[in-house]
Amino acid sequence: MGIQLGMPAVGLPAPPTGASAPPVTEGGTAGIAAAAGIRAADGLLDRYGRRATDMRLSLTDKCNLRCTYCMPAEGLDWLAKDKVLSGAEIIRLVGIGVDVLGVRELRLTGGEPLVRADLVDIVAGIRANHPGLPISLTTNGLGLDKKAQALRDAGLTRINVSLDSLHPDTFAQLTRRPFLARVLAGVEEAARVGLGLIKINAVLMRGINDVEAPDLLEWAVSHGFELRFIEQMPLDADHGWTRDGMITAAEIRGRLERDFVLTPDPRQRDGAPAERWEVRRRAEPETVAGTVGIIASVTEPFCADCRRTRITAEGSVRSCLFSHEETDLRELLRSPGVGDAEVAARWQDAMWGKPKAHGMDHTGLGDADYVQPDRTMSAIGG
Ligand SMILES: Nc1nc2c(ncn2[C@@H]2O[C@H](COP(=O)(O)OP(=O)(O)OP(=O)(O)O)[C@@H](O)[C@H]2O)c(=O)[nH]1
Ligand SMILES: C[S@@+](CC[C@H](N)C(=O)[O-])C[C@H]1O[C@@H](n2cnc3c(N)ncnc32)[C@H](O)[C@@H]1O
Ligand code: SF4
Ligand code: SF4
Repeated sequence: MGIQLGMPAVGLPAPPTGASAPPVTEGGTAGIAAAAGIRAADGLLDRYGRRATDMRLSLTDKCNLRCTYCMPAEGLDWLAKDKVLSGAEIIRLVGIGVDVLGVRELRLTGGEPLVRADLVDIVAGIRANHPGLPISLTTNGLGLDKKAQALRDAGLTRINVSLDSLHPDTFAQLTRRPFLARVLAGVEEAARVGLGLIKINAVLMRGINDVEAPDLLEWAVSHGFELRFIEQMPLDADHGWTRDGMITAAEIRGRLERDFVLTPDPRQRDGAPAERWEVRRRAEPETVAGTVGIIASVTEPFCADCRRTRITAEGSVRSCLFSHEETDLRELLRSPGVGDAEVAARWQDAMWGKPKAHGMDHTGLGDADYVQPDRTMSAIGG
C-alpha cells in the first residue's frame, strides 16, 4: 500500500507548518530539511511523506542512438568532460546515499551508460564499498556483447535493455540508427553471462511499432526476459508528444489480449513503476509463460508511492523526473574541506521540495498547466 500524498508517513516528522518554516522551493533552500526537523537518519524524505531509497544516477548525457521520443536527430550539445562527475565522485556520492541517507538500490543510466569508458571500474568501485547493494544498469545494449562479462565480474546485479522493435527497418526508423543486430547480440551475451533477470523496455509509437506488441512479448517470454511496455512521456526534444497520439496502457493490454491472457501478478508492486501481469498464451491457457510489465506514467501514474531520487551526469539532484529545478552537488563534492554530511544535507533539502507528481502539485501529463522540462529524457537520466 503506497503512502497517501499529503499525509506524513507513520513515524516520520510532520511537514513544516507555521510562519517560521522557510519557504520550500523544488530546488531546495539551504537548511530547509533541517528546519523542518529532518535529521540525516530520516533519509531522503519529502513534504508528502515519501522517502526516496532508489537512486538513479546518470553516468553521461551522451548516446549513440537518436530515439525519436528522446533525442533530436542531430544529437545535443554534450557536456564538457570536466562538467561530468568523475568515477571517484560517483563512488563517493553513492557512498553518501547508501551510508548516510538510506539508499537501498542503485540504477546506472544515462544517456547511454555503456559509452563511458570507465563504466566497469565505476561498478567495481561501488561494489567494493557496498557488497549487498543491488546495482542495475539501463542501457540500449550497443556494445553490451563486449562488456557483459566484465560488468558481471565487477559486481553488476541486473540489466534492463531498451528494445522497441525486432524488425531492422522499424528499429532504424525509431532509433535513427541501423543497429538492431548489435543490440540483439548484447542481449544474448548478457543472458549468457547470467546478468540476472533481463528486463526489456519498449516504448510503443502509434503507426510505427504498436502492431509489434504481441510479437515482442512472444519473443521476450520465449527467451525468459521480462518485457515492459512504457507509455510515451512528454520528454522528447522535438516536443512531438500528444496525449491523444500516445499509446495508453489500456490500449497495450487490449492489443496483447488477442494472443495472451493477462492476469495481475500476485507479487507486491513495492514502489515499482511497472504494473506486472502474468502471461498465458491463449493456445496454452494452463501454463504461465512469463511476466509482462506496463509502465503507465501518463494514464495510471504511480507518483504517490515514488521512491526515486535522481542525480544527473553533472551531479545535480532532480527530485522528480519532471522537475523544473535542480540542486547542484558537484560544487560541494569539489570543494576542499566539505564533508559528506554537508553534501547529504543539501541532497535532503533538494528532496524535501520534491513535487507531488509530474513536476507539479498534482498529476497530469498533458494537462493545460503541464510544462515540459527543458531537458530531454536522455539528459535527465531516464
Ligand atoms: N514517471 C516516471 N517514470 C519512470 C520513473 N523511473 C522510471 N520510469 C520509467 O520507467 C522506465 C523504465 O525504467 P528502468 O530504468 O528500466 O527502471 P525500473 O523500471 O525502475 O527498473 P526495475 O527495478 O528493473 O524494474 C523508464 O524509461 C521510464 O520511462 C520515474 O521516476 N517516474
Ligand atoms: C533515457 S534512456 C537511458 C538509458 C539507455 N540509453 C536506454 O535507452 O535504455 C532510459 C529509458 O527511457 C526511456 N525513454 C526515453 N524517452 C522516453 C519517453 N519520452 N517516454 C517514455 N520513456 C522514454 C527509454 O525507452 C529507456 O528505456
Ligand atoms: S532512449 Fe536511451 S538509447 Fe534512445 S536516445 Fe534516449 S538515451 Fe539514447
Ligand atoms: S513523475 Fe516524479 S513523482 Fe511521479 S513517479 Fe516519476 S519521479 Fe516520482
